[in-house]
Amino acid sequence: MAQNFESVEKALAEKLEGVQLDEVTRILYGRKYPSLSIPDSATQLASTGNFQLSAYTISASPEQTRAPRLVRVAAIQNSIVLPTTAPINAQRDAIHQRIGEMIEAAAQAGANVIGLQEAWTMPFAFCTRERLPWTEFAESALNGPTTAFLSKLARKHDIVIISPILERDEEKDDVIWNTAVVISHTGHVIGRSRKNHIPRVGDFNESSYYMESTLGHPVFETKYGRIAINICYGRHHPQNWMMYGLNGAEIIFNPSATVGALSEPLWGIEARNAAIANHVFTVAINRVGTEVFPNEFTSGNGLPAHKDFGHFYGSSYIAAPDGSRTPALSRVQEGVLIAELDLNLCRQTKDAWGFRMTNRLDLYAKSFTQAADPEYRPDIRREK
Ligand SMILES: NC(=O)NCCC(=O)O
Repeated sequence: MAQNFESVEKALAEKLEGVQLDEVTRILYGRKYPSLSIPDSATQLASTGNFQLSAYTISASPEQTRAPRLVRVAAIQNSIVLPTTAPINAQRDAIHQRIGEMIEAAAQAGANVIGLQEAWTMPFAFCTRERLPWTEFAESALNGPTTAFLSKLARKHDIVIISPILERDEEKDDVIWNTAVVISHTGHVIGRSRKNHIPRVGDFNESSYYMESTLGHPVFETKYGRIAINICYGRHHPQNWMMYGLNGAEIIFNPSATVGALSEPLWGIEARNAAIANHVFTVAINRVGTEVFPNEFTSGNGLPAHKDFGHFYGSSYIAAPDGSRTPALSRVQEGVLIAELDLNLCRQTKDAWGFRMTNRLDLYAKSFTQAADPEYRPDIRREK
């Protein structure tokens, strides 16, 4: 895997032009979104901060009885700033400062809702299976330093922020969770959603640290629309997306941490398919860069012990209910991706395709109940 390969979109644009490029783009990405005009001040911040800033408009058809419901969503993908050997507070503070700059650029570009990547305040250290010092990154969702930091920015810029952190539930047994905190434009915490599906694959040894959520599929009513969060590995589970959709989500964020060797060919498919199947917008956000840890760890595959997790390939993107999607952010650089969505597209696509109407929930409710019984055997008919 080439770690300096920038993006599929750049490779296509370098080799194709004119009608060929337009047709390949249409077939692979759906309709081409116009760029969204953003103030020079935002572009300037991206340039001095050395991060990518891309912005698109995802329109819906005009309606006679409803005004457009325009929301600017921003996805931020970042790298860790200090080496993983630096003191924990210094590592977290440096990432705070970096994300502060990126949020400032997103806010100047008019973002209303900002989504950050999974466990954004820390290296993805779960590969190591070591507890200290990594568990020291866990903090209270309600009054930890990260929520305090973001609450101020949310209030200042009138924005909603989705903040996926390693949570320490200090009010309940000190248990650790993988949590997304939803911070309102007022600066208050509206609530939290936790990771429903915990991976047991490759170096994703997260099950050594936290368990599956018991909170179900909460949807958060915000000033800018109804929002849900399907954390990382949950994107492989169509029912997880579906339940957020059934609970009324219009935008589902998928904060992730995933590496090229494991999941890159799946990445562009899963959140996009979820947008199509559930008539929602999806925002897939992956961290970027290679993180190196002080001690070697093994992967249970016979290969030599190693100190890094592999390359986190970024490539964050936004998909719309009609199946179109934005180009991805870079595979190698930090970035802010902004899209102005017209949420009316959710209902318009619902009416056009009718997947909600035709989803046969009653049929599957019965089938799932049966299939969930350990005594159930697959219904395979054979020639006698
Ligand atoms: N963070 C996380 O759940 N990663 C698992 C690997 C994947 O789902 O691609």
